[in-house]
Parts: sequence; structure tokens; C-alpha cells
Amino acid sequence: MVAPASLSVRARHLLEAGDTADAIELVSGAARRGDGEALNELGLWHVYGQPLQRDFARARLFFGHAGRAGYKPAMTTYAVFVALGAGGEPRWKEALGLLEAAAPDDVRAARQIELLRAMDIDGDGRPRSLPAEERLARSPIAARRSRLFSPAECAHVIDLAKPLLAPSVVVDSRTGRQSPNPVRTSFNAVLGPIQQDLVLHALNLRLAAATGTDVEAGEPLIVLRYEPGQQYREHHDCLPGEANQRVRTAIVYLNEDYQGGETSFPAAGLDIKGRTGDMLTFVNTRPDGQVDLASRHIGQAVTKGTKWICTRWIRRARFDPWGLRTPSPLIR
Ligand SMILES: O=C(O)CCC(=O)C(=O)O
Ligand SMILES: [Fe+2]
Repeated sequence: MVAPASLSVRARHLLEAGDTADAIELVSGAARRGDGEALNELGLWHVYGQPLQRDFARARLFFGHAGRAGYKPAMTTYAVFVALGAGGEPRWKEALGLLEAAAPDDVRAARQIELLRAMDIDGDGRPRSLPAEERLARSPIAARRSRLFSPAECAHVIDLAKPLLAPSVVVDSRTGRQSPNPVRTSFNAVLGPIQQDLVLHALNLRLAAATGTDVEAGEPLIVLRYEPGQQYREHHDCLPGEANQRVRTAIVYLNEDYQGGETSFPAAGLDIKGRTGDMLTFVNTRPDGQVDLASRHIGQAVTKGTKWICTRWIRRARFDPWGLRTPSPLIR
């Protein structure tokens, strides 16, 4: 016997077939009856902005309802929204409390709690201490903090990314479009608000502290995986014609059991082979805001094993492309 398709799968089939009204009816009907999966689906629709209006405040409410109705993954999403301040105030302690309440019968929540308890963080999830910064070059400005992430944290980031990996794309400097390109042959996963968890948010807070930047200026963390022969050819990280430029990059090396794969800066004659958990950071722009060509760098081809890193591109000012912090048009 074939198991009946889940509600969200049936709703997606209806949407693909253009039966938007039926899909909405199916899901909202079930949501009214308190179905957790349906409530979660409504939350996701308010995040995607399809087929309902994008509205993070509503999404946050629906994820909370879905979690309380027993749909476990929604509780984690809700906790992340509360921690991030997506669709409402950021409240780290409340987010942590939600996760603690979920932990006894949710292994993922329990694992997060274990990793969070091992961190030296304050009541807002920010680090109380950091490894010392070691200056590597003046042009480009580049520095390292050894072991910024623990091996267990690195493994956790890899685990979050694994199911989401897809071939990397690059932004075309003329059209601004994204497409696969031989410049960058790795696979990557973008850990945005729906994919991340509280551990990842605490790590993003740590990266912000370690680079002296505002956590809200960071783009979502991207995890990159390079297999032998894969590389990221010489490039700089700035975007064409962008006002809110990527002024800084932070890279954390998530493993070290591979060969090749150094991060090289030809202008400075610098080749970095990171150890597990090391953070490399460099400045991409000059004081006038233009691209610093000395920041051009290469992810050298891996010759043996698999290289895992995560990259956070950090903007000049707060960056909120989805309007996570935009007040809801539907809720006052
Ligand atoms: O793989 C590397 O070492 C460099 C990665 C990189 O250039 C980037 O993520 O912007
Ligand atoms: Fe780069």
C-alpha cells in the first residue's frame, strides 16, 4: 500500500497545478483544526511570499502554533525567529527556553542545547571571550583567530549543510544574475533563517564579535564543500555597483584532513591553510568604499580529501533582503 501523501506535499501539488485557492483551502482548513503540519506550512508560505503575502510576523506566529500543536521542526524554526528577531523582537533567553522545553523529546533540540551549554556566552547569546587576533597582512588587511569554532561546532555546521548542498553559483558582474560558472566549482549550502538553528545564530554572533561587525550586517552563512579538483578561482568578494558593499569576509575552516585547498592572496604572497575552527578575515574595500584589488584571493584546488569551510560576507550596513525585521503589513 502506498502511504498517503502528507498535507504539505498535497498542497504543493495543487500549487504546481495552479490550483492556488484549493491549496490554501486545504491547508487553512487543516490549520483551523489545529494540524501542526498545516500551521507550519502557513508559516513557510508567509516566509516565501508564495502563495500568501510575505510576512515574518505572521510566519513567526504560525511556527509557534505549529510547534505547540506538536510539529517538532516548527519549534526550532520558531526559536530561531525569536533569537534572530525575525518578525518580532530578538529574545535570546526566550529562544533558549523554547529549545530546552523541546529537548526531552527532540534529539535535534537536545543536541543544540548540549552545544550551547559548552559555549562561553552571555544572556544575549554573545561570546564572553574570543581567541586573540593575529594580523596576517596589511594589504589586504587580513587576520586570523585560531580555533574560533570548536571541532564539535564545525561538525554541526557541516551536518546542517549536508542535506542542502547544491552546485555553487557566481554573480555575473555585468548582469547581476547568478549562474553556475567554472570560476567556482564547489558545492554550497546557504543557511538562511529557515535552515539555521540556535547554534548557528550563536556562531554568527561570534563571527560578528570576532570581526567587530554588526551581526545584522552579515549575509546568511554559506557552507562550501570542495572535492578533489574543485576550486574557487581568483576573485574578490565585492558585488558590482552595490551601495551596501561586502566590506569584509570571514571564513572558518571546518576541517583540515585534506590536501591542497589553501586560501591564497597573490598580492600579499599569503597562502592560508586553516586548521579546524580557525577564522580568517579580510577587508575587501578601501577606505573610500571601492574594491581593494589587493583582496583578490583564490580557493586553491583540493588535491586529496574534502575541504569544508563556511563563509560570511559582511556588508557595510545592516542587510535584510527578505525584510525579516520589517513590521508586518497584516498585524498591528
Ligand atoms: O575556499 C576558499 O578558501 C576561499 C573561499 C572564498 O573565496 C569565498 O567564500 O569567498
Ligand atoms: Fe571569496
